[in-house]
Amino acid sequence: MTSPTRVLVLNSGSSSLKYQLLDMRDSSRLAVGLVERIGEQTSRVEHTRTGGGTRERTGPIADHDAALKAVAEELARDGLGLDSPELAAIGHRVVHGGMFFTEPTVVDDEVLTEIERLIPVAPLHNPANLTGIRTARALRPDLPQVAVFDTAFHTTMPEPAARYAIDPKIADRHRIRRYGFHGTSHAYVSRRTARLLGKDPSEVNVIVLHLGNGASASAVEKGRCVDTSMGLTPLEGLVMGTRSGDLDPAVIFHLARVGDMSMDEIDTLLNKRSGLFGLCGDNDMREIRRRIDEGDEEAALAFDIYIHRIKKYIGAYYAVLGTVDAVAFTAGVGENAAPVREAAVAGLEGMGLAVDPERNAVRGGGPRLISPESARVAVAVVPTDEELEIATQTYALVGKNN
Ligand SMILES: Nc1ncnc2c1ncn2[C@@H]1O[C@H](COP(=O)(O)OP(=O)(O)O)[C@@H](O)[C@H]1O
Ligand SMILES: CC(=O)OP(=O)(O)O
Ligand SMILES: [Mg+2]
Repeated sequence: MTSPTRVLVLNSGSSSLKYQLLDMRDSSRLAVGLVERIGEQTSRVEHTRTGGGTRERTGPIADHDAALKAVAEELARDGLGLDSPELAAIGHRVVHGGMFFTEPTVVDDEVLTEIERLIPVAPLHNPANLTGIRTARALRPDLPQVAVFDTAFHTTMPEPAARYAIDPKIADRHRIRRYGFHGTSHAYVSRRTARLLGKDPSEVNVIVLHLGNGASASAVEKGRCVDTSMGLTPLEGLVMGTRSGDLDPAVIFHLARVGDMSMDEIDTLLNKRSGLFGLCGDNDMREIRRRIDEGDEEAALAFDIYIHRIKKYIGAYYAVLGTVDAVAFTAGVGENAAPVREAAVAGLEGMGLAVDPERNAVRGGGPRLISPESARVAVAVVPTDEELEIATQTYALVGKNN
């Protein structure tokens, strides 16, 4: 029999499970889908068989275990079930890999224990990732399960960027340092940006702005990450959909002492009820733009705070890199929200950065330049593809072990 060539990729978020089944002979997608609002009464499964239409169903799905079983059922209905002998491996996005995991890793009991140990520093993400792996393993115990870590790409960060200015003995005891996240996306997008410029990744410096629901920036020097905006947890850095990003740590003491809030309440406030949502009640950039167009001042201020933070990080990473060849926008907001790109770069002409309005207005499509022809620094929209990157790394690892 020929070797199996398919990889199922699972990306478990705190309340969602996104998946793709790829054939690695040509990296084509056989099926894609998502389960959203897991744990609520109104969970929804959307499943698309490439070339075969989309099915949708709603109804309560209690947890990530039930979600993955629903996905397995949908795949089976299309003759693509997890029992298929053509499946080579399952690749899992794991958000926190600490300093332990610098590479994609075949999951065994020890790996699971380590991912579990990191739950306190990724409470929204690692538990869902673990459930995904455990359920997938139970469904296909014979199949390699590969963990691809969000933190891996950032393990090249030099110590001055990775360390907080606190007592190193305390930091080391509690493994407190800046890990960074969305690494699979930053790696893919920085490489793809180099290609767009007709260069090898080792020849260019790129600032990547991953602006999704979670958001982070990174400084990539000649293909290696030298700084990124998320830290110990995915809370630091940019303003996000529901997360505050950077703030004075004393805000937390103040809320505890003066605001009479518990640690759990503050955690929930900063992770789930802050960012764009906390500022204006909406975390979807489409809705925020619609409100701004109607003259809503609260939404306009939220937008301006969001942009101000991005601008600060562009400046910071320009200084970290010294010379910059490209700034790349990616993820849901970065790929789709032209006003965000325009505003983030506005006024930075002195740094060689500008956006051409006509190019910026183009919707959809692949990687593209949005800076004017004469610009010193390229500004680009480069759609991320975390699933393809996870599948590629998974398949490469499994192929090597076979
Ligand atoms: N057409 C659009 N215009 C503006 N913003 C968009 C558009 N489509 C998606 N978004 C934004 O992208 C966000 C989702 O980004 P995504 O990268 O898919 O996030 P995640 O992977 O964290 O779920 C949405 O919350 C919304 O703010
Ligand atoms: C790490 C992180 O923030 O991930 P997401 O954007 O998927 O929430
Ligand atoms: Mg994402």
